[in-house]
Amino acid sequence: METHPNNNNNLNLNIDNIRAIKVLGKGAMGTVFLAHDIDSDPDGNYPFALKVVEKSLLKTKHNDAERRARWEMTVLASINHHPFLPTLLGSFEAHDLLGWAVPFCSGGDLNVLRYNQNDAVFSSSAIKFYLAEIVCALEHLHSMGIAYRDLKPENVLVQGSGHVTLTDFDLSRKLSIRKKKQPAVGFGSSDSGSTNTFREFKPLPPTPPPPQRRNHLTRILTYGSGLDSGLRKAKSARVSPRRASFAGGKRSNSFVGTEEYVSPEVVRGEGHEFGVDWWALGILAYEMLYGRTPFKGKNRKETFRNVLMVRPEFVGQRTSLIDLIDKLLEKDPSKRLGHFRGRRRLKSMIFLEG
Ligand SMILES: Nc1ncnc2c1ncn2[C@@H]1O[C@H](COP(=O)(O)OP(=O)(O)OP(=O)(O)O)[C@@H](O)[C@H]1O
Repeated sequence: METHPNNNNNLNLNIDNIRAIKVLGKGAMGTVFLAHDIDSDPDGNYPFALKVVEKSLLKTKHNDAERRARWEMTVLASINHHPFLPTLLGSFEAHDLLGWAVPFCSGGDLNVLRYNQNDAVFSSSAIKFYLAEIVCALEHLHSMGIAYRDLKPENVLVQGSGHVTLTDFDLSRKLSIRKKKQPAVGFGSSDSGSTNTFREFKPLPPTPPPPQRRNHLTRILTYGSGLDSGLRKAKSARVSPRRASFAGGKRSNSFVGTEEYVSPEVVRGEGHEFGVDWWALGILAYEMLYGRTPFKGKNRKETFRNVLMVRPEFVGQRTSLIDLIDKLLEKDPSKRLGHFRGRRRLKSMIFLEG
């Protein structure tokens, strides 16, 4: 996508100037529009993806929903131009809505893309290409102290250029990586009982809610307008966050993620760290290779049992990719590929072997 020449990070968007072109998708938290700014871009040559959440709906969903939406914006605002992570182009807050703009990814997501392949699976070289880019994105988030915690094909968007962009940061979590005693902060600060301080994070400029009146976006969300393609995010029941005891510091004990992607340490409620993302990367790679996830059971209980007890089944000849997936799906997070210095090994397995 071409970026508007005047776009800087953290622009305050004027809600009255935004025009929605179509609905790109709907998630649990909000609606994502393809939109443009009629003032700076009257012809819509530089459209962007605009995520809009209705505050009233947030309140009915989950106590933490509004904080999660704001946390997502905070994370986006903190990402300083990375090729495989979204840049926050601007944000707004109205009395009823909260919204933010990120670059539009015209290639769909990895789940949709997979279904468009022969037999709904990718070639090994395509998988390695996507894994390499996702590893770069995860490494960057981890270097910021953020565990992503929601890696799955639906959250890997494809840019017009074919490169990936991770999306959906509301379940992500800031983990303290250096000072062990510092409590974890993030949307899940309720887990820690601490106040959010987002120290390394650039706080978003507060935007006073304008007086109550209906704007273009509110009208669309309330009455519909033919822009809605009826799209709703496919599959993947999310496991809702539930409280667990807080271990403090660098591990997070909240129980989050998407059933088939949840790691053994999360199922056990032992507390987890960045390794959950490497586990999820293994599941994602497995799904791209075989067209199914490795531990899916008849129900959640069976899935979790499989996650804890069952070794993944690898059909066919042992290849370097299968070896890589096997090492990512190591149940013990301290032995999992990607753990601490193992990250170099992970990268060399992906980058150097073709
Ligand atoms: N930058 C983008 N470019 C194109 N489409 C996008 C973009 N961001 C989001 N979408 C579309 O909107 C859908 C919903 O977005 P997103 O996952 O951010 O919403 P959500 O409400 O957080 O979802 P969830 O149910 O996972 O919480 C995505 O699956 C995707 O189809």
